[in-house]
Amino acid sequence: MFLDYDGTLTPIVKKPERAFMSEQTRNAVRELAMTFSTSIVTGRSCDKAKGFIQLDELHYAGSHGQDIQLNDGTDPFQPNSEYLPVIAEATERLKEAVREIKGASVENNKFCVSVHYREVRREKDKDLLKNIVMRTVTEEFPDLKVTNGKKVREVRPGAKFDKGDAVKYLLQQLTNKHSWDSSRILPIYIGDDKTDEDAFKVLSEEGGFGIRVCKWRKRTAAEYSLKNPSEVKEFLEKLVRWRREQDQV
Ligand SMILES: O=P(O)(O)OC[C@H]1O[C@H](O[C@H]2O[C@H](CO)[C@@H](O)[C@H](O)[C@H]2O)[C@H](O)[C@@H](O)[C@@H]1O
Repeated sequence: MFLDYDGTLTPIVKKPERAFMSEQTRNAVRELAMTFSTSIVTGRSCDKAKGFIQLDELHYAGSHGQDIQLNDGTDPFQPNSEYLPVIAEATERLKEAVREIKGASVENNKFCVSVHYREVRREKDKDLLKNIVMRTVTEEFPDLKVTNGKKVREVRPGAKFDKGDAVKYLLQQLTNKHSWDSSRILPIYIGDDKTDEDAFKVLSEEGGFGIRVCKWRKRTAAEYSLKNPSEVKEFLEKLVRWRREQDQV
């Protein structure tokens, strides 16, 4: 199982630092991880995701998959580690560049930077922020790129490594480690945002399926949908119940 965090396990809230997961969802994810191998694939840094989720049973792929930490304590896989200094520099530069925009905030996620505008009220300030981010990255940090999320601009390494690549890597590592028969694996990925689409595409190629969390129909590579994090929690609980019933047969 592969699970995104924000908007999937927790509802979207105004302040990123307050995206806490409910105790019920934590229990559901704990039970899930005891039943199926479970990984979190998130835009947050691994440290932040672990801080919110607080479950050691999980594997974590933070910073949009660029920091992969298995639950066995082996060294993390960080394919874009050479970008760390430039990301740190870009974080400081972007903080300075959007300082005057009321409601803007900049979040360092180790291998990427999120520039948030959810709390920016005026449309012209939102446009200003988007332009500043694009201009700063293009002119001052040509090795980085900008992608869009939910009321956020994500500044990431230019080299390609996305959530889809992270899912491929995790599937390969876990299959080898547990000597799984790959024809008997059914990978499932649940996510709510554009960056999750890279993972949905990989899931189809790998014989699994994606579930997009969205209130209304969206153009997506996912085969199925759930309406909100509360439906996600129910789905995870049902999956665990189903597996346990199968084991009793
Ligand atoms: O891959 P994810 O786990 O979905 O992370 C994507 C980004 O999520 C967070 O931002 C989003 O959620 C915030 C809290 O609900 C919300 O305030 C913000 O507007 C959303 O864009 C997180 O703060 C980012 O760093 C992640 O990249």
